Amino acid sequence: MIRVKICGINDEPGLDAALDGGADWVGLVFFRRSPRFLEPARAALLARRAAGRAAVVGLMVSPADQEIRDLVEACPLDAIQLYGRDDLPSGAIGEGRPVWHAVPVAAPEDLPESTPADTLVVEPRPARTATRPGGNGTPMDWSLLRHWKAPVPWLLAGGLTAENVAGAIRLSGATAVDVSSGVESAPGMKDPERIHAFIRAARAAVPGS
Ligand SMILES: O=C(O)c1ccccc1N[C@@H]1O[C@H](COP(=O)(O)O)[C@@H](O)[C@H]1O
Repeated sequence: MIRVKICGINDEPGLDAALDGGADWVGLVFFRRSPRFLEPARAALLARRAAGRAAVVGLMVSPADQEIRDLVEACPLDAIQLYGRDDLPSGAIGEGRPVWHAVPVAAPEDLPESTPADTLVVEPRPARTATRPGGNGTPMDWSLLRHWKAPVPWLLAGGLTAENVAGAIRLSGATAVDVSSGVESAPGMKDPERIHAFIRAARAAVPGS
């Protein structure tokens, strides 16, 4: 069974494509320097539209605890996906919501054996010149993950597309995948056709999904 997250949703057509396609999670980005950035009030409209159909994950980069509290008050989120925050404390930081931690990976040593997070999002380590820690559309060496004993459930992210997701699943052993750039026609422009194609390809990679 493959689970799918469509991240960086920022309009209704993209959201509806993810929901109609049967995505398990949709992601909303609260990082100002991202082309997918949403103000919390706008995000709340999308989150309410998704309610009961897919879980909504809010993505933040190095937020202070108070920023997380403010966001979950303004926008109904089911989980928080954090970048940075290597001081991640156990429990409470997500105001009761599951915390997903993004792990940048360039070598097998980067794969954690333990974590206080509820879920890990495994992504390629961004280039030094990257302007954001994720959402860059670059893939990693998926075979690095093949023998990893993950301490909690995890998603594979980074540079996935409808064309490469089956191979990524096969090589990495992932049971959940996360995509943003690969279902866009331009940075920040979600493409409903590509969203449908991605979900179909991910599900087809594992019979019965
Ligand atoms: O999407 C962004 O702009 C973003 C900004 C800051 C941190 C992470 C971001 N995106 C997440 O990165 C992964 C992989 O994305 P991609 O498929 O390579 O574009 C995914 O979780 C995105 O939501």
